[in-house]
Amino acid sequence: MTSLYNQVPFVSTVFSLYTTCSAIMMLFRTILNEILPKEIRDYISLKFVNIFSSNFQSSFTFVIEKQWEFVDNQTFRAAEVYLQRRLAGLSTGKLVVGSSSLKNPEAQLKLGVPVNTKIIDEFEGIHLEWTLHSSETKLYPYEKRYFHLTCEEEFREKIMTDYFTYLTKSAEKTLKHRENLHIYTYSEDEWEAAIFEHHTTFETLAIEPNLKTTMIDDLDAFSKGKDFFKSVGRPWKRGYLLYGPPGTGKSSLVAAIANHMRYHIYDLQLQSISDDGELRNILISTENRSILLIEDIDCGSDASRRRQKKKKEDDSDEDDDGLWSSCGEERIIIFTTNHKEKLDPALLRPGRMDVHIHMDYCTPYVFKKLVAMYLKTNDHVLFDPIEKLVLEVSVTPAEITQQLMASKNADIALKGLLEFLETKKMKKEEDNRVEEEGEIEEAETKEAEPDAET
Ligand SMILES: Nc1ncnc2c1ncn2[C@@H]1O[C@H](COP(=O)(O)OP(=O)(O)OP(=O)(O)O)[C@@H](O)[C@H]1O
Repeated sequence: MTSLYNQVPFVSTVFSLYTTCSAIMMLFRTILNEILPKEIRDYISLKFVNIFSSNFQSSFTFVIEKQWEFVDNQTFRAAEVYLQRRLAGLSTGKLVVGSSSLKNPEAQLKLGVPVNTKIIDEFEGIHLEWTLHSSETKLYPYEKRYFHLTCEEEFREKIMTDYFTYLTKSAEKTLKHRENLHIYTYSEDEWEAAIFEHHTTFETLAIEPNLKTTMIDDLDAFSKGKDFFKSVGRPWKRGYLLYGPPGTGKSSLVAAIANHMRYHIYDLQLQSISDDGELRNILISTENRSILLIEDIDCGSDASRRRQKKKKEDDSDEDDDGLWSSCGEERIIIFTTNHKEKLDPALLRPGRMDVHIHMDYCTPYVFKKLVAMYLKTNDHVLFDPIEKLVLEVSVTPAEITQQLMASKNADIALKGLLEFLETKKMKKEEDNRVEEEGEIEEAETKEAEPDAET
C-alpha cells in the first residue's frame, strides 16, 4: 500500500507530461498543416513511412518484367497504364511528360512513369510502393525494364490476387477510353507508330442500316465475350473479310471499327514477309486490344504461296490459325480485297474469317445518307432522278462524295452529280453496245469460217 501511495505523484506527473506532449503535438500538427504545402507534408510522411517500413516491417517485393516468355508482359503494360493515371497528384519529385501531336497545343501533356522514382499507392488501406527500374543488357534490346512493387509481407496474398485484378481492370478501363489511336506500319524489323487520324465512325459511314447494326452488335458482343470465348475453348479473336470494288468504303469501315473499339491498328503488308518465323515475330510484337489489318490480301497470295512452300520444306505442321492463336488476346484481324474470287479457298474456310462483309456499289439509301452529311439536306427535287440512276449504274460512294464535295450549294452539287451519273450511264450503254457488236461479229466470223472437219 505504501509503495502505491508513493507512486501517486509519479503517476500524476506522467499524466501531466502526456497532456503537455499531446497539446504540443496537436499544435505542431496544426502549424505543419497551416504552414507547409501539401507536397512537403506528403514528403515528410513518406519519409516516416519509409523509415518505419524499412526498420520495423518485413516487406515483400513483386518483380514485373517488361518481357515475359519472349512476349510483352501484359501485367507490366497494365502497371504502366495504371500508374500513368496516378502520377498527376503524387509528389514523385520528377515526372516524364510528353505529347504525340502538335495539332492541339491546349491538350494536356501525357505523363510517363519516371525511372528509379518511388510511386506510392494504397489499396484497401494497404501501403504499396512502385518503382520502375532499368538496366543495360548485352543483348538486343539492350535495356531491361521492370517494376518493383513492395508491400508488407502479411499482405502478399491479398496483393497477389485482389490488387493485381484491380490493376488490370483499371488499366483495361483506361485503354477503352484511349485519347489517341495509333496506326503502326511494319518497316525494317519493327513497327513504326503514327497517330491515327481517320475520323470515320459508324455515324459518318454511309452503309445500309442492317449492316451497321450487325457490325456494331458483333463488335460489342466480341468485346464483352472474354468468358464466352474461354468457355468454348477458342482464342479471343475475330476475323473479318471486307470485299468489294475500290472506293466502296472498306478502309473507311476499318477506321469506324478502330474508333468504335478504341483499338490501335497494325497495318501489315503481307508481301514483305518471307516466312512464318518472321510473321510470328511480327504478330507477337503487337498489343492486345488491337486490329491487325492486311489490305489487298489477293496481292499477298504470292507471298503466301512462298510461305506455304517454305513451310512444307521445313516440315512444320503448324498452320496459320496456330500462328494467329498463339499471340495475345482480344484481337481483331481484318483482311480486305477487291477480288474475293481470287483468294486462296483455304483462307475462306469457316473459322478463319468469322464474318464476310460485302462492300457494294451505292444504293439510294447510301446516296441520301451521303447527301445528308455533305450537303446537310434531306430532300431535293433532283433526288428522284439521281436515285433512279444510282440503281442503273455502278457508282461507288467514293465517286459520289467526290461530286458532292464540288460545292456546298446543294443545287450545284446535285446537278453535277446528276450529269456525272448520266455520263456514266451513256458510257455503260456505249460499252454494252460495243460488246454486243463484238459478240455478233465474232459469231459471224465463226459462221463464215470453213468447218475444220470438212
Ligand atoms: N460507305 C462510305 N461512307 C462514307 N464515305 C465513303 C464510303 N465509302 C467511301 N467513302 C469515301 O470514299 C473515300 C475512299 O473510300 P475507301 O478508301 O474507304 O474505299 P475502299 O473500298 O477502301 O477503297 P480501296 O479498295 O481502293 O482501298 C473515303 O475516304 C470516303 O471519303
